[in-house]
Amino acid sequence: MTSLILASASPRRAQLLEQIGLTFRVQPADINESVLAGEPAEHYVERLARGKAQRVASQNPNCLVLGSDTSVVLNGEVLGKPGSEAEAQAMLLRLSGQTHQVMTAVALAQGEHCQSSLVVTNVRFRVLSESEITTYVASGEPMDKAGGYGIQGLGGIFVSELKGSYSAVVGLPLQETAGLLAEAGHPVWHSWPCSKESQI
Ligand SMILES: Cc1cn([C@H]2C[C@H](O)[C@@H](COP(=O)(O)OP(=O)(O)OP(=O)(O)O)O2)c(=O)[nH]c1=O
Repeated sequence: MTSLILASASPRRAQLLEQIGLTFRVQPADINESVLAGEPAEHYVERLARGKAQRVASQNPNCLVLGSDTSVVLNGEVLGKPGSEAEAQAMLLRLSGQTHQVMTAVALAQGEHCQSSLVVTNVRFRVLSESEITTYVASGEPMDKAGGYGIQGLGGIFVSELKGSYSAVVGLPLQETAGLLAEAGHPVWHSWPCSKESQI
């Protein structure tokens, strides 16, 4: 089977791929992540996922390459990873008591070909106090995460409702990823052992 590369520096994405039994190597993609003037969030997220996959595919023409992007979107505005603790504090204050969208796109590239899928999940935060936001920011958890929180970590206690894909919020929508891989002739169950029972 064609070898698989994950074009990402995100440890969460690697963990999610490992969770479904895939064998792959990691080669992060270095691309410009600026939002274009007037660009809709959906377009931005899918463009970045495709850009990451295509950059690494161009360097590895015989491999399948997965790229992904996750952004938090509040009232149409893209909130990326906070650049400072003050920015993280301000982002979390804006998310407090509100519903936002987590948009994650996954792209699979090989040679010149690229297929992608966008997943939008609605996440509601309960009202957060300024002091708990300060304590949370001091934990360091928000700094490498879109919107300044991690649902899989301490940030999970802020979430009062979720409609959509949990794995997409963490960084990689597993159902859509498996679907793209199957279409490309790389079904995930090929790498599964006969019995996974003993490992769960
Ligand atoms: C909302 C949310 C995001 N995140 C993470 C997933 C992504 O790693 C990160 C969003 O930034 P991305 O730019 O999508 O990814 P990245 O810079 O970490 O890695 P790469 O571009 O090399 O693939 O935020 C969580 O871990 N938990 C969450 O609840």
